[in-house]
Amino acid sequence: FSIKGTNPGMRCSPAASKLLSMLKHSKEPIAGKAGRPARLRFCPWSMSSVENQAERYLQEMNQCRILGDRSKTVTIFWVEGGMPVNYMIDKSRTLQFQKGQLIVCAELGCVKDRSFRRLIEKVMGADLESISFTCFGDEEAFSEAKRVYGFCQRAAQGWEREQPVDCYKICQVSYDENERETSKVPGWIEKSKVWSRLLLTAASSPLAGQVFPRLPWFLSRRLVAFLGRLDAIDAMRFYPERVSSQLNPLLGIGILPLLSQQECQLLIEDAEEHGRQHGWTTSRHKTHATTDIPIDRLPRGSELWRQSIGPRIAESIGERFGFRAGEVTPVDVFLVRYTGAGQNQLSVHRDGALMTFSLLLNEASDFQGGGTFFEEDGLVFRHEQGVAVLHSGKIRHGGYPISSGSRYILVGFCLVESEKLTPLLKEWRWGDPRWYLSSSIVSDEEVLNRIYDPRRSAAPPLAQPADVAAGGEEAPRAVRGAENPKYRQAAESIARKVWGRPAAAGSLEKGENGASYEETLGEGRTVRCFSDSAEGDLSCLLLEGERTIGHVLAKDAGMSDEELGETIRRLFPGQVDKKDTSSVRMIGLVSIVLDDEFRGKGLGVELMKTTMRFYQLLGFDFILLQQRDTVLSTPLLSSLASPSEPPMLRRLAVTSSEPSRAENLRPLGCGICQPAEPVMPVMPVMPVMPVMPVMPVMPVMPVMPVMPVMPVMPVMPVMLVMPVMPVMPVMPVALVTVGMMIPSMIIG
Ligand SMILES: O=C(O)CCC(=O)C(=O)O
Ligand SMILES: [Fe+2]
Repeated sequence: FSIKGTNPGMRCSPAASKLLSMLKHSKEPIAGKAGRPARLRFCPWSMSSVENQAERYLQEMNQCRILGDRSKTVTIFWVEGGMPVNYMIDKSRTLQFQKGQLIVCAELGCVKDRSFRRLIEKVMGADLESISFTCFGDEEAFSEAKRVYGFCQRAAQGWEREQPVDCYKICQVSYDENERETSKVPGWIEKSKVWSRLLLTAASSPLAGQVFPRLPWFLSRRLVAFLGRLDAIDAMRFYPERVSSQLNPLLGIGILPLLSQQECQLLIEDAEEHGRQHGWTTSRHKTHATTDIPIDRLPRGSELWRQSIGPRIAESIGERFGFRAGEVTPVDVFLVRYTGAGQNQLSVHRDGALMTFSLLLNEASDFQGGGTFFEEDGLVFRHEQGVAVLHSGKIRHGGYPISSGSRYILVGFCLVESEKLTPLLKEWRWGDPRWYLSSSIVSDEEVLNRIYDPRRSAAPPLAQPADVAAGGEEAPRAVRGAENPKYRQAAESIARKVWGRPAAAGSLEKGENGASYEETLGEGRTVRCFSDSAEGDLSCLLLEGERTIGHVLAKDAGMSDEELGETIRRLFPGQVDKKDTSSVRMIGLVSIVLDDEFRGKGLGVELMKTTMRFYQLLGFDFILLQQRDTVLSTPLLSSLASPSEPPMLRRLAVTSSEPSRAENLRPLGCGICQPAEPVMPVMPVMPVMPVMPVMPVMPVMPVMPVMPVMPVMPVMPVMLVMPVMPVMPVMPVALVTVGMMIPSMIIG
């Protein structure tokens, strides 16, 4: 697995040549202890945590076979081609090292990427004694590696240096669908680009800290990264950042309980049956391929998808991330199987499509490890069976390795057509900057803030109830994107349906279309609640006079009684009798929004409390609050849970973005319903995109937006259950999901 370099005389930029020469002549202690793989020890920061992580990771990767000649390899740096830098560095630390060779690490999926091949071609020009190609993975990965290895050899033979120009002649090889070589065309590559890109990726190597030996290691390292980043930003052709991250819902992650156990089971059985007859596909995606079966090949599964899952997913993604109905189109939906013995993980990546869902189909106890890993948050979402994680595919994520058992998920990539998205998005999906888009060189924020801009669309016109009653035109009103006018419009339209029947304050009025309820809060404010009996939707409007100043919208999640019964039993184990759940209804509370000027006045809590009372009057006694907004949680939940208040709900489950909130509520009598394992990130975050707080030596600094990465609001689902407080003996049961949609929503 070793190829000799062919052009030892090649020149490169001074920084790159320094780096490479150091790599070749490193005097760093690289000897390994007997019986254990050696690790490079020139990484002065948090090395022990790296080691611990690496150790654990390797244990989890117990199926991973390291192919190639380990005794002769040295890991120098990872050349990235839309690939998971962090994972690979982690893995490569556990190999044995020797100086003088360049190793290019690849793993299943990555090696098929043509841009990776091109990078290898570039790397082949380096002034190196040899290049090793090491493959991590199973049989399939090995055969891929062999193909690429063959490719490398050919590329090496085809590589020439053209003097004295600033370009290198390379051999561009084209491939057909089956990765067979179809043509070989000599091409040219700019020397500067090669090296800056190499530098860019080299920055993730601790060795980059020694490229400028007169500088402290951390400055040297940052300088290397900085130089590389200059090129990356330039090559990305990104627009300037469009939007503040606070307003960008695409940076959030949504959780959606969606399928019953039976539906999940049906999908798995269908897939296994199909797999037995026709096999599982393993290379449908050019990079980061999963072991999967497209949903349309499953007879029962495709029916279920068409009838119920598809529309519900598309609608939920639209609602959760602020797109209109019909703007979200799932284009590639497939059932994925991870097994301890086969493909057991999916390395970190960005998907091609803008939006992605991944829905767990089997029980979480069927496998060890696993989950959807979000790199910047450093969190692994280990959700329940039937629950989907909704997120932008442009948030770097991966399938956390499982160490045993099987993990089945339904994954779907969705395209979105919306005026809120840059017209360049299509090009980004298919075009040249893909390499950068997929790498961690640019942060999730940097990518998404350029893709999405809520200001691109005018807010849909909102009707004030008075206008409608008077038969007037709906008056357009300027509403900030974060207020998600769509939900208000939906909430108001439910209200309008039932509007003719205003309830006497404090009492529930039932009518043909639904029920209504009203509470007066004082200072000319009321909360009016409506339920639409035909659609099963609920809305609560906080009004000042006739003006809507806040709202809650709850939607029926469309589960059958039986399915919801199952879900409730799962969420509240041992608390619900089978026959209790015959009239269970599922409500998804999708939005709680207060207008800006009314925030911080306790009105959010009032709105929520009235909403809860409304549910109670309607006969619901189970509520699941999926609370992502940390600002709201404590005051609201304390007041809902307070023993001094009349019991509002028999059972309340809460997911909070902060585990400490669970602790706050413990004294109030909440018990843990569904403890979500706090999970360590796969890797400590290797600052591939370096934070450069102190770089006085660099005059260009202010130009580059190299900023500390603003953490995406972490979501650590912690669920609490209120103690059972019987209000009425026989009650229908409702599960209310509160998804805080907009990061800037602040209530109470
Ligand atoms: O395993 C997971 O949860 C992630 C799957 C994924 O990211 C993909 O298939 O693109
Ligand atoms: Fe993905």
